[in-house]
Amino acid sequence: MFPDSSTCYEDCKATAEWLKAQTSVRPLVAIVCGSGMGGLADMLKDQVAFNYKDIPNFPQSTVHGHAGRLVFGTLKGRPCVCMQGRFHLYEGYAIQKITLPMRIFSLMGVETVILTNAAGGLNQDFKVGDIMIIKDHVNIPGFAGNNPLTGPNDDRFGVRFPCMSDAYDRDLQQLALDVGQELGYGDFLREGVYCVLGGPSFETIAECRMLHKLGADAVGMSTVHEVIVARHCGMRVFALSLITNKSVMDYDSEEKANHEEVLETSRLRSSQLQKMVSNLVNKMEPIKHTNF
Ligand SMILES: O=P(O)(O)O[C@H]1O[C@H](CO)[C@@H](O)[C@H]1O
Ligand code: HPA
Repeated sequence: MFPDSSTCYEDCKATAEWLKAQTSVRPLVAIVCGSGMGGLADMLKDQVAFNYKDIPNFPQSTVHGHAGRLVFGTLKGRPCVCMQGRFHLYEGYAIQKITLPMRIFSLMGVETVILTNAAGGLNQDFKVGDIMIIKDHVNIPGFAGNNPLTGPNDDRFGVRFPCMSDAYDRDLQQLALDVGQELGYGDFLREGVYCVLGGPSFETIAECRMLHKLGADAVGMSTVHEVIVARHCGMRVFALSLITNKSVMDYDSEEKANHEEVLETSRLRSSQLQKMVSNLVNKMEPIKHTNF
């Protein structure tokens, strides 16, 4: 029913080992850049970068605004890896393939994943340019059985039935709100629920109205699959949406969603996004490990 590709532990391990042999950076934080947000990688110091095409087992970026480079370096002294380009269901990859980087990062020792995305604003109070801290998600492809954990469970990654009610780390959400306030971003800082669809067609008016009624504040075509796999591996997750366009909810509206507007809004907010992510990384507490 869906493209088939189980991600085998040995393949992920081989890629993690290959990357570890190419760079001495041992990232604790992974940052995934949303559409047009590749500039987040420019914040890293002492960069070592790889094109996806040169990394064993890695998919290729096919979408404008996703460069297709994995960048290692330090941010505020913390070792990080940044995905300059993510993978989406509509590119034709199996859902297990688009989330493969999460498993590779986990095997490399990453503890915290920061995901960013561009999204349409369903919440009528939201404006273009708002930054929404994601507190929860609605996984529409998951309702139809397209979940990245479908298939045999490998216990070396995580448990068969992972909990998702704590998917988005509450302390990091609060820290991001504090950081945003300190930076003077209060006027465009929001919290809300992100809904993922398969894309690539943008939503109809009826679909936007339905998603809003279902409790979603923003809609996009990414992130949730990565969050599920990252949580399955036990990594801590923080995610934000940049509201790049207002979802069309009204039959009298002349507005039409388009990727150019998405990329342009991302470009206009790139410096604030960079400041927010770098201050968050600077201030986040390392994960406390309990040794029994
Ligand atoms: O979620 P990111 O990767 O930011 O991209 C968003 O922007 C594209 C649509 O313009 C879609 O791919 C949507 O998911
Ligand atoms: N819908 C879906 N994905 C998106 C949108 C949208 O309006 N904007 C940016 N990514």
